[in-house]
Amino acid sequence: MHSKQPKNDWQTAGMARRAKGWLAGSVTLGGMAAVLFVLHLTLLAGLVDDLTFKGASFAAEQHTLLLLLACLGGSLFLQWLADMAGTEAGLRIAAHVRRDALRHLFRAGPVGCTTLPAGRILTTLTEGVDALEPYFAQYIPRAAMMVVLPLLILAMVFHLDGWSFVILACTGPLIPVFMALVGYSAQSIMDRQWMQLVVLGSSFLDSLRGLSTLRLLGQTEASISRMAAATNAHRASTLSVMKIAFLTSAVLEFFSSLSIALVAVVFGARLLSATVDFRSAFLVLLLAPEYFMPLRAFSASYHARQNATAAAARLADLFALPEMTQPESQPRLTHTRNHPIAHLICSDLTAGYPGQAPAFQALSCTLSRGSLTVITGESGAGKTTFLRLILGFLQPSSGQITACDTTGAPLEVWQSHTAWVPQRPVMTMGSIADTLRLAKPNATDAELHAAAQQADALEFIEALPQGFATSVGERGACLSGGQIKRLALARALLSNPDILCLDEPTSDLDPASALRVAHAIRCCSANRIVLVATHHADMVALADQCLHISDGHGELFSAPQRACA
Ligand SMILES: Nc1ncnc2c1ncn2[C@@H]1O[C@H](COP(=O)(O)OP(=O)(O)OP(=O)(O)O)[C@@H](O)[C@H]1O
Repeated sequence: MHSKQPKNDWQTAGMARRAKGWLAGSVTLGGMAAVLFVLHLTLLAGLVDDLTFKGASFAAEQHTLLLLLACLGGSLFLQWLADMAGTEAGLRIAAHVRRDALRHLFRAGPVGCTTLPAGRILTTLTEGVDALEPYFAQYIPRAAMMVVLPLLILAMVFHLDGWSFVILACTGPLIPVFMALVGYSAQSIMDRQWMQLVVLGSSFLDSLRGLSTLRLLGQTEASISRMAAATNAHRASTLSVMKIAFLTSAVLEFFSSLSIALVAVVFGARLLSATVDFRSAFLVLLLAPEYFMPLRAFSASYHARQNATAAAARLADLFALPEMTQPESQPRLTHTRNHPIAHLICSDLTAGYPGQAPAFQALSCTLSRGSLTVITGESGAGKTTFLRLILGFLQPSSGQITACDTTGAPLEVWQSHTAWVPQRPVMTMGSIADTLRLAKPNATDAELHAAAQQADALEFIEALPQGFATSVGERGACLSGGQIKRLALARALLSNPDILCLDEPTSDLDPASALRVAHAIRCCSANRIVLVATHHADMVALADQCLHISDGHGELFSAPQRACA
């Protein structure tokens, strides 16, 4: 029950490996663009010198001019390609990380995911992954360019003039040193800003989910005040980050302007005393701002590195969620329907949650096709935990579950033939048909009708103004509790599962609706194994057998009315 990814794979270096070709392309193209740019400056210095001081005619310099324009055009074009490759790398890495994170969340399943707040998972997958994009698209190529271009220019200046070389070589390294110092102190502010963003996201999510509860409890004003406080805290820390960013660029501007001015003054004095030629002086003055340009660009994207580091730490938390489900979910309904699941044999099952005593121990029972089994027990006895084992959302700490087909042969792949109706079924935005087709995307209209009929949902669906095309609203807002439960049952039945698990399908329903749902469940247990966790007496009365869980032990009774009522 651990992540298969190496631990450092969710550090930025590990992620970079996923688009290393594009990153290498961006850096190489950027380097070539820099070389062409320096070449164009060299040609420009020579051209101006020849035309101004050497008396050369414009016609004689035509070739140099064309070459200069070609170098400039080539440099701009290569830089554009480098930016495109960097952006592609950033987008690809973000897409890879988002996909892998979702896969990991599916492997962690509903049980593993409960250890991280939903708002935090959401913020990590949205803002967190978005923060990776500028890091790979801008920061990495600029960091590489910060080494390549200044070294190239330094080598040229060394060749042209010793004094200028000394000035640039002394002031240049001050910038990365200063950046490292600023970065060190800024990281804690960035972390704080990230945490405040998570708090803000979680508060929004909680308020939206609990809108009616907050209103009923008269807490709307208090909730608005809490949101305002969280927004203010986030605003204040964002401003602190901005202050650091402005301070950094101001200091960089100061250092670079100072050293360019120094170079200019030194050259000016030596030009006056005729101890240096114009071509070299002009070229060094053209090169000096370019020497600082990559350092400035690097500093402008430095906050991208800090954002990405903070996001990588949050992603590492997400990837550290324990894997509770089967390593790979099997494709649904792949085995031949000639031999459906006939028996589910649970032998000595012990299960629970990390850091807690087992919910139950050594639970054994056999569940057969065509039977409706209710799981009863006090609240917290372990009914849902048992269903989670059957569904593969949780692995038993000992014991095993074996599925056999009608010939008595054990089946390797069987959990993909299960369907589940949770305590609070989730309806997605879209029509009733859309939400039903989640279970079987290519289901025909006739299949939708049949499933709805089986779940006793057809009557109310057809009574709606637009029938199956009616929009259910987010989380089934336009439907009653009983209608949502029957729709969720219809959705589960659409995939024609061999095993159907239902968790409290009649809870929160009025007696008439609860009875209708219970009868619908009874009717669909004819050719499958149906398991229902319930406290509802009518549901128990309709069952063939009852698995009663109490004090960590489970016992199967075949006369539910007497044993469990
Ligand atoms: N995700 C979880 N993480 C940690 N502990 C959990 C988790 N889910 C349930 N538990 C604990 O496991 C025990 C069994 O819970 P379970 O949900 O299986 O009970 P239940 O019989 O279905 O209860 P109810 O009838 O109230 O739904 C309880 O003590 C519960 O607190």
